Amino acid sequence: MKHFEANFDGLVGPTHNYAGLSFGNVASLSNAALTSNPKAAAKQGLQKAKALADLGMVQGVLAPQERPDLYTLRRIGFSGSDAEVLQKAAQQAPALLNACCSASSMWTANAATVSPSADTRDGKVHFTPANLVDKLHRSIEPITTGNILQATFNNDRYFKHHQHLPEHTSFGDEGAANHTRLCSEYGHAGVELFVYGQEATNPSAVKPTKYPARQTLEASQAVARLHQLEDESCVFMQQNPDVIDQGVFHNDVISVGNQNVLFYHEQAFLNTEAKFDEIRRKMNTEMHFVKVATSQVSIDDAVRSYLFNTQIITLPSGEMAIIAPTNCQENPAVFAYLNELVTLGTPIKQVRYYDVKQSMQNGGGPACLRLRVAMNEQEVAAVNPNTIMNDALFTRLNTWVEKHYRDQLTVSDLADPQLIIESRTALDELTQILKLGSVYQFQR
Ligand SMILES: N=C(N)NCCC[C@H](NC(=O)CCC(=O)O)C(=O)O
Repeated sequence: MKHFEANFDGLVGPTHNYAGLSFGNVASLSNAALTSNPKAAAKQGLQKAKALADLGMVQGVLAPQERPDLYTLRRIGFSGSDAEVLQKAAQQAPALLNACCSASSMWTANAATVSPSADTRDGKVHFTPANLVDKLHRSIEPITTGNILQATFNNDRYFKHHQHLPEHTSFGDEGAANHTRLCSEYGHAGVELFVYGQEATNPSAVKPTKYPARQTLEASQAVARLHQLEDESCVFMQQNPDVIDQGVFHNDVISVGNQNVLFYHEQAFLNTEAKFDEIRRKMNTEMHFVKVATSQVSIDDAVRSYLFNTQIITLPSGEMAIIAPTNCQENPAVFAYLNELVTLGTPIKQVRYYDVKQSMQNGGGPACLRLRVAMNEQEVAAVNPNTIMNDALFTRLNTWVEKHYRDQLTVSDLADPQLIIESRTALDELTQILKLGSVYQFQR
């Protein structure tokens, strides 16, 4: 049977804005208060997704979330009509209003952790939405994320959906951003590499001192248990706390894997050699560890350019390509490195650049914008077909964006009562386009 690695990209929501909400994420903080362009952001994302579909990849889309999140604002005591809730929150607690308006669900690498059927004991594809407890604005995502995943992968015979982990920092979980599956072929059993930032229940374990470690070992282990993975097919590896303190807030900002390739910065991990030996032992195929040295690319350049937040994909020809943000072309050290990389005799033979700057300015590169789901052809056929990218869906979604999205949004616009009306109108229409049913609270 054929097998694929599908990418499901998050559609950028109508409230995409720069409010500087993510402490530890350098781009989010340094671009706080810029004026955003939600329409351009959504179109950039669609272009990237369509480009991958045109390369012959299985490409889907995941719906964004309803924002402003008036349910959370009401839950914390703001009352009255929608307009009154927004106005009171803007006056009394603007930071909380901002947290309820982020379009952060676009970064679907943080939507969930996914284990393909080849790895799981019951032979189903398992999904656990990430609880994202480290950031207030992201902690309000998992319930709706679960609804959207269930409406997209809506067949119990092939797909198993779990509840997100308990909402406590001991179980801080950021989903696939800290999870890489290594394998020979997508349909063969692989090794699932879980990268965590700290051990929550071991007070003497090393951890970052400046910025938070968003993923805990305890969360990664819980996901591996839920997904019915064998110990022999899991590796748990700690991220280097020093690089978290330099702005590497997720592992996918410092390493990325595909099949038997792990592309990583030499400072990415702790205990690197011993852990790589464990990976080699657990894999039944040769591994290519493609190391980037600090002398080639500094951590600062990696964080600015998102060299490692690239997607490595296997094209239908069997060749691997890197999908990079145009920011990598603009950074001389990184551009020189990528030009050299394709000549080094590794499986990576091409680099393709896409402009996703609207997302990059909030710290989200090409790899943040997608959730990987490896599936065989029966499983692909069981996915909600209306979410799969093709010429017709691309045209329809661009028209939908053109109709509903603003081309400018500032933080002071977030209290505009018209914005929630626009957002709900857009999302209601989107659920009809993607045939998702009622996934949003305002539809229930
Ligand atoms: N690396 C991966 N997989 N994802 C990137 C997520 C970026 C996101 N930015 C934000 O949430 C910024 C929102 C704002 O500031 O308004 C975050 O920090 O969680």
